[in-house]
This record gives sequence, structure tokens and C-alpha cells, in this order.
Amino acid sequence: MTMRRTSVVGCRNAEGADADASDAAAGKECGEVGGEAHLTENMVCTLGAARSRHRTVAKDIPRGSARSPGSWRWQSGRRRPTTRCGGVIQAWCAAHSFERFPTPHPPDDSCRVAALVDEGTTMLGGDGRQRQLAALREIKAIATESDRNKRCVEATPGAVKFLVSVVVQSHAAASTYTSARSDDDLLDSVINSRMSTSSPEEEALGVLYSLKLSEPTLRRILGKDNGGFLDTLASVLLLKAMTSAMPPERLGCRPRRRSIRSRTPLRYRWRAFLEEAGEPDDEASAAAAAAGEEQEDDAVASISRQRLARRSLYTPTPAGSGTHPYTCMAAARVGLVSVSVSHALHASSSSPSLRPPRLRLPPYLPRHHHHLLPTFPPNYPRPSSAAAARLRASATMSQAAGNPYAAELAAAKKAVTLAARLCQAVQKDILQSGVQSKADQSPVTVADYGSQILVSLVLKMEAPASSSFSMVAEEDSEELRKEGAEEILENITELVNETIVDDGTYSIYFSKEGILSAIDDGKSEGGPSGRHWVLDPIDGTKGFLRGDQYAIALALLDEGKVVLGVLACPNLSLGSIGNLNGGSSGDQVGALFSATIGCGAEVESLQGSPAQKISVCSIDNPVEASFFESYEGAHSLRDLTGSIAEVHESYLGNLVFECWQKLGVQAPPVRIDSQAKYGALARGDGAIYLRFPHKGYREKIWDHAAGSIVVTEAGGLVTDASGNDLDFSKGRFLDLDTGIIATNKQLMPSLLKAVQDAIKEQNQAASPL
Ligand SMILES: Nc1ncnc2c1ncn2[C@@H]1O[C@H](COP(=O)(O)O)[C@@H](O)[C@H]1OP(=O)(O)O
Ligand SMILES: [Mg+2]
Repeated sequence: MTMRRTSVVGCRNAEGADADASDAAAGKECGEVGGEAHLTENMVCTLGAARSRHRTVAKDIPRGSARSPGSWRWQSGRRRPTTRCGGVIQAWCAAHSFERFPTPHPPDDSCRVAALVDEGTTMLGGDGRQRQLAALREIKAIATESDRNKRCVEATPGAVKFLVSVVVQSHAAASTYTSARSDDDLLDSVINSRMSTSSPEEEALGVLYSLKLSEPTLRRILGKDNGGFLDTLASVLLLKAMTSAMPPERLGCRPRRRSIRSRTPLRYRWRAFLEEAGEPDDEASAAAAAAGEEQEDDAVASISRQRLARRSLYTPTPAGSGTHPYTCMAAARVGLVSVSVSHALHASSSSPSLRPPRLRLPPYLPRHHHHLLPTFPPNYPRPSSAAAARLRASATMSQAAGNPYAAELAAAKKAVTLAARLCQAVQKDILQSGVQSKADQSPVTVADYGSQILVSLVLKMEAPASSSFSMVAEEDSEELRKEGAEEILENITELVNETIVDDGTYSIYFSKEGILSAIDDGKSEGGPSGRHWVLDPIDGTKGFLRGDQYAIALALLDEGKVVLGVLACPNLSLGSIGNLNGGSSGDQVGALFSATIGCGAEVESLQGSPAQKISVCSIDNPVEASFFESYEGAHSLRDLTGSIAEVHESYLGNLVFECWQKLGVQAPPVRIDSQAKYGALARGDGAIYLRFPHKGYREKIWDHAAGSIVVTEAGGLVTDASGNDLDFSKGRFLDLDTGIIATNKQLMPSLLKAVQDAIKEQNQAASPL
């Protein structure tokens, strides 16, 4: 049954004829006759029936639009008579002592909005706050019902001004409030203000946002910038701009956040809050560091208090000088953090002299900032997830198998796996954006630093702290601390935090300072005593840029000896690459090699398949052997490697004029980037690795530590060109002036001889006599 038929049943006109109950007819009838509530007797009789029927009838109205066809419509989840027809009915009901239909206040009634504005304006403080909140909510409900209602609210005298004033007054109230509260209460109130269901200022902002204010109104508010209007407007505009940039499903819902209140100490919550506001609390961090562990909370609390007093988080900040609290609220709500009032103001200004709007959306869309948790360092919380449990289980298994470095091995695997995830994401971006063809290598830099930070984080979290943490790594923070590196630092911070959140093992949020200090964890010089981690965060950056092979290479030195090594090779096939020049054979890619001294070497997939023991090939005839070398010609002397490996023949006509054989390798060299070569050699994909850098190049320990132990534990040998073991105890560099060779035990004697012969010949050819 349709609404039209209901009206036919329920309403008869004065002449007793069926009224046309179509929208127009119903309106006409009510307008002409019922406007004054003069209803005929027929109508009186039928209205009672109509009233008792309206519930049954209404359920047939299709849901969807606010105004359904006919003289009924949807409102607040119920079907109601339209205003005109409903007004007639209600008037009649009132005149004849019938119970009125349950209709709400007409939403588009400007008088009602004005009344609510009046009510809200007079209600301030104490119980009044609740009533103001109720008034604001009602205005919001009215405004959100239709565009017409929005215009009606905007047009109601004093309504926009009232909404803005709620926000502005809350600033002033909060300033007084901050000076009267204890630090802990204060922080709780600041932090939780965004987590509570709502506050008048939030409701007011919500209404202002939903109104989609017209330009004249916006200009009016901008023109009256006396004590916070401008900032308020900036926030609203920002919110609008941000919401328009966000997918619809993210709008209107609060970000899911873990409660940081109960579990984390004051200093963490404070820092996390400031981090979200884009204001790293360096001052508090420095004070905390100086105060030592016990007094850290007190030191931070006192600095926090000073900051609050000096420049309250609730006091509007001058344009461009910082982040407005409502900006933070808005940003937190829609999922962004790094936006400032100045940008919003520029966005709101039509003056050509001002900078153009710059609403910066991070390249790696952040999800991390919902987790306002302790910054790094200190005192890392222990992982609690399933991933951590797996890590412990793997460490326990290795320990049971007699591996004295089981815990370190498990930590190292986890570290390079996480770093590999970050690198893979960046490499994908690089390849998609085509950045590898440009001189700008900043994406590689982001991945390099990011990888190093994640490795250092995981090692500090997971590896047993026998003594102080020491890491010899390729990167330090010097470049990032220079002017002009802000953007790259920001990208690194976002990328690292995002990777941590995606992984889910750690509840840690890195500040920019935390990022810099984590990078500097790798500044150790290594040496012959103690334990040192040795890391190349991306080995083979050229391959990484090309989309080819690269590795995250991590080793542990104990008293100058490599005792453990892991190599994550995200692009290396899990099958053999023997004759494929490093290309994938179509198998799954992503190999994780690992080795601990005395325990052999293993390979597993980076996705986490069970590890399998590996061993170098058992070829003892060089003719059957193949050899690996650098993909990059500049990294190794190809004429030398060629002369070591090959049969050399010269012809005079059909006669062999000259013939000598060093190794007699027949297969062409397999050229791939990075320490993936060591991994491939260790699992028997090839028999020999030759590396002869140009004169003057100094090999670094992180380029060989992990790879060499993987090969030696797989039964191979790695030496310099004279047959000496590599010495990793001399600091950051390997003390070598010739090349590095690696092969199995059977081939090593003939390889060494071939190498020495080739070098001798080369030297003879180079000498003038
Ligand atoms: N001129 C060079 N000669 C030898 N090795 C180099 C040279 N320049 C950089 N490397 C390093 O050699 C390694 C890559 O070796 P391969 O040629 O076997 O792929 C990398 O560690 C790379 O540094 P980086 O790690 O910064 O890429
Ligand atoms: Mg390297």
C-alpha cells in the first residue's frame, strides 16, 4: 500500500469526495482548508483511523530519501507526516483533544535553531556545559538532516557566531584550567579530551564543518579575527580540506586507539601527545636523560608543566608558529598528523601574496599515529604478539640444537626480515615512480636509513643484552641532521613507524629525534674485543635501484670473529639461480640465509617457511664450475676475473698460437649484485665467487661479514687473494689490498693458484720491464 492510497482512505474533502492524496493534492487540501485547522466532519471521522493506521502504512514507504513521496517522510528513523499535512492533522488533534502524533520539532525551523542558540549561549560552566552540549547536539541533528537545514542554520542570526564562540571560549577556559591542575590530571585531561565521547567545542566544530559555510560567512568570520576566530576557522577549513582528501569510510569515525592512559607512564604519554601535535618534546627528553631513570618522570613532568604554562596546548597559537590543538584533534580524527595552522590559513586566504595552500599528505599514508605509545628509546616494552612467540620458539629450538647464539640468531632473522619488508615497499615505489633513472636517490636513502633503524630496534628489543649495545653499520645521522634534510627525515620517520605498526610486534612510535639516535646506534668502530653487530642495511644499492638483487646483511662479531650471519635477499629466487644471471627461475622469491658458528648454514623463505640446511656444491673439476661476480663492472676487475677463470686461446689462422689454462671454467660468469652472491654460492648455485675491486677501494666489514660466515658454515672457504682468512677485527674496514675469493674446499687450491698466477701476470704486464 502506498502513501497515496492511505491519504485517499484517510482524508475526504468538504464535499465528501476522495481527496487526491498525491503530494500536491494533499498539500493543496491542507493548505487551503486545514491551514486554519478547519476540518470537515468527514475528516474528523477519518483522521482517527488515519492516526491508528499510520504506523502500518508507513512501513511500506521506501526508505532512503529524507522526504518520501506523498505526505510522509523519514525523520530520525521514523516515518512522519510532512509539515504541511502534519500541521493540519496536529492542529486538529489539539483542537479535539486527540493525542498528538509523535513528531519532533520541525528540523528546518529557524526559530528552533535560534532558541537553541540562545539556550547554548547562556549555558556556560558546571551543569550548563551539559545543557550547552545538548543544544549543540540538537543543532547538529537539525543541520545534518538536509542541505536546506544547513542553510537554515547558517542563516539563523547568531548561530555561526555562537558555534565559533563555543570553540573560542573553550580555549580561554582551558588556559585557566591548565594552571590550576596537577601535571598528571592536566595531561590526562589534555590527552583524553580527544578520546571522550564529545565536548561542546567538538560538537561546535562538527556543526561548523557540516554546514559547509558559504564564502561570505567565512569571510565574515575571518574579518573578525579577535582572539581565536581565525584559528577556529583555520581548523574548520583544515578539517574540510582534510576530510575531502580522505576516503569516505574514514570520515566521521574516531580512529581506533589503544588506551595509553593506564599502561604508560606520564612521560611517554606526554611525549606521544606532543609527537602527534608535531612538536617533539626535545626539552623534556633532554631533561629526562640528565635526570636519570628514577627522576625521569619528575623531570618530564616539570618541563611539561612549564610548557603548558608558557604556551598552553589549548591556547591558540599564532599562525605558523605551531600546531593548533584543534588541528591535532581534527588531524587525529581523520588520520593525519602533520598539518599546521599556517597551512590552513594559507588555504583559507584568497590573498595572492600569501603562499599557496600546502596541505601536506605524507607519501606513505600514516596509520601509525593512532597508536600514541612510548617513543624510542628507552625501556622498550617487550613484544607480546604471536610473532614474538614464534621468535622465542625458534630461539628455543636452536638452543636445544646446541646453538650458543640461538637468541641472537632469532633476533637477527627477525631484524632483517622486518627491514626487508620496508625495503621491498620502497623498491616497489621506486620502480613504479621511475625514480631510478633520476639523479635523486633519496628513496634509496630512505630505505637505507629505515632498514638500519629497524634492525637496531629489533636487536635492542630481542637480543640478550650481555653488555652495552654496539653496532657497526654503514649509515650515520650526520646528513640527516643537516639543513634541507627535514623532508627526508620525515619520510623515514613515517616509513619506519608504518612498518612497525604493520608488523604489529612492537608498540613503539619513533619520534624524529628517536630516528636520528637509532641511526647513530650504528656508529661503533667494532674491533677485536667484545660483541659488535655488523650491518649493511642495503647491500647493493645499485641493484636495489634497478629492481634487481640486494641484501640486508647482518652479522655478529664476538672477540673479533664472525659468529653469526644472516642475509635477507628479498629478490633472490628460492630455487637455484645457477645459470640465470641472478634472474628468477619463476620460483618464489625472497630468501633468508643464516649461519651460526659451528652450527651450519640454512636457508628459508622470507615469508617464513621451515629452514633447510644448505651446503656449497661439491664440484671438484673447474671445467664444470661456474663463477659469480659483481653485476656492476666498476666493482670488480673483469679482465682479471676473466683471466683467472677461463681457458685462454689465441689463434693464428687455424693454428692455436697461444693456449694456457688457469681454471678452465667454461660457463659464462653469473653476475648479480650484493652479498646475494654469497648466499647463492652457499647453497650450491655456483662454485666460485671472485671479487677484485679497483686499486684503492677499501672493503668494509659489513660487505662481507654475514656473507662469509654463510659460505663457511655451508662448507665453503672465503679468503683473500693470498689464501688468508678475512680479518674482521680491525675496525670498520677489512685490511686487504687484493681481492676476495670464495669456493668449496675441493676447488680452493687450484683457484688460489690460478688467482696468484693471474695477478703475477697482471703485475708483470703493468711493470715497464
Ligand atoms: N667502487 C666499488 N668497488 C667495489 N665495491 C663497491 C664500490 N662501490 C660500492 N661498492 C660496494 O660493493 C657492494 C656491492 O657489491 P656488488 O658489486 O658485489 O654488488 C656494495 O656494498 C657496494 O656498496 P653499497 O652497499 O653502498 O651498494
Ligand atoms: Mg654494501
